[in-house]
Amino acid sequence: MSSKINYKLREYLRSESVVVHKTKERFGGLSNMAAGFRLRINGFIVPTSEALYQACRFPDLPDVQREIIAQHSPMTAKMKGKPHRKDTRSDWENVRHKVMRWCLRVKLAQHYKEFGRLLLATKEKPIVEQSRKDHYWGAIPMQDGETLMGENVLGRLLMELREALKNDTDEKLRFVPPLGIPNFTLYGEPIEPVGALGTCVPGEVPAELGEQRHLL
Ligand SMILES: Nc1nc(O)c(N)c(N[C@@H]2O[C@H](COP(=O)(O)O)[C@@H](O)[C@H]2O)n1
Repeated sequence: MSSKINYKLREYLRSESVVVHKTKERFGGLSNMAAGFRLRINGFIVPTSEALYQACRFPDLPDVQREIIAQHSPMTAKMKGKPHRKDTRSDWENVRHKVMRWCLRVKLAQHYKEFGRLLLATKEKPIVEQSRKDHYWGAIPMQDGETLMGENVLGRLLMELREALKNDTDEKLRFVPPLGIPNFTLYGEPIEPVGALGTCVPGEVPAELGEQRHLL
């Protein structure tokens, strides 16, 4: 996928696709709503890729970012941003797919084996995020029960990442450079390059950051 997104509705056949719907299902880990894929950005633990994505809406509201990232439930993290949506970064419509691509890359870099295995297990199949009403990120089931229709941007970003992973013999995807967009910040600081998750030992947490960190 180029850095520009091709906005058009696509049709997918359920029987030929990997449909990501419930997080407890076999491919549920591909969803941003899946638990078990904690991330670390600038030294701060972010419980889910959903929380990371939602926090990126609000670079100018570090307290809202903190509230979003404090939620262990990805759905609650999404909801915490809702009352502040009028203060979403002004270029969000143009950058949100790039932010999502970056979030997925971070998830892979920091869960290279587990998330990578899941991605590769989809083989050559279309990956489709099933949604009830969001035909931008996902695709909506039609009445025939077999067809899903939507732009499926999330599914397409996952397929793009899967193809990159197939060629990642030197494991370059374990590293993610910062996204080249203005004001790409967390808690007022520029987001730094991302590498492996590592572990965060309570005794090693600088005191001034301790309150905001969720420890692994
Ligand atoms: N409301 C809701 N319920 C679900 O079960 C979902 N999977 C999603 N979709 C996810 O929401 C994120 C996009 O959020 P915005 O609508 O752009 O704020 C993205 O991670 C979708 O996968 N939403």
